[in-house]
Amino acid sequence: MRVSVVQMNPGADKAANIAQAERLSTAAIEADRPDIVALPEIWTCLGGDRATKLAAAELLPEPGSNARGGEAYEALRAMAVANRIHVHGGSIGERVGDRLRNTSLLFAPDGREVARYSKLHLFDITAPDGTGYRESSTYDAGSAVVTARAGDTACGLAICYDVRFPELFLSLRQAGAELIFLPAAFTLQTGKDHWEVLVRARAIETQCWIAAPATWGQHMEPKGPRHTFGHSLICDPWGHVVAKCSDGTGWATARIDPAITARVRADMPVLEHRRLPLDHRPAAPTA
Ligand SMILES: O=C(O)CNC(=O)[C@H](CS)NC(=O)CCC(=O)C(=O)O
Repeated sequence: MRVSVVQMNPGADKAANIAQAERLSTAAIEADRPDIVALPEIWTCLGGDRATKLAAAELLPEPGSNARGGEAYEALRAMAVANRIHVHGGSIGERVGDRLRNTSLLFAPDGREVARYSKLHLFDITAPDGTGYRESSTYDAGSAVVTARAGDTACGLAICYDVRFPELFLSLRQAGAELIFLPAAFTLQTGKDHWEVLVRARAIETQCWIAAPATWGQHMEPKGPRHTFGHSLICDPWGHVVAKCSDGTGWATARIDPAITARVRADMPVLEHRRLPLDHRPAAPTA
């Protein structure tokens, strides 16, 4: 199975972002014939003020209802059907009342939505250059760990800042995941030091493939430009980077080979070697 990760430079104009996603995905599909195309985090609207983000967000159809969704939802579904491939739609703003969730969607080649995951860990931090981020002022966190099947491949879902929480990735592996999607809009400041190290670490310790499509470049925000790191990549279960995007928009493709997954897991059975439960809390040292 072949997976393409698409690297985008979205702005605040949702229609232009959808056109960009369609153009880059079509180019990737024509060049590399992937079975799955994956987009970055919040590719529908990066930058812009809160009202713009709210306006770009979409009400999602009831799961399993087959009702029509918003423009981005239907564009992703159409991309899957037209090309008879799976489409992992990175993430989009999901409207829930006057709040948002940062939500991933996976579509099957027949256009059925087969997975929906809302980002668990919200980016409320101060970057090394002093820039503050407060994702929780706009978004609510999800509450569920999500896996789904894409053809023969068991997939796990995570988003961006989630990459810093290994217990999520371990629970995806324990639920059977072989390939984990990690759409991102990593900041330039944190990305240059942490992005590739974190993605490779999660691949190595879970022995999963990780497909990590990211936004790249400058995005205009009300307080000034924001830069995201790009470097979209695909890791194999040994932690090798097997495909990677350069600067600019584009895509990268890799073949997901289940024989590699099986060999890595058989030769180094770390899951069987685990001694501590995921929620292990040791006692503090006493004097
Ligand atoms: O806010 C939006 O519209 C789209 N969402 C994002 O850009 C999110 C939340 S601000 N970005 C991250 O999680 C970056 C994580 C990161 O860079 C790190 O972990 O170092």
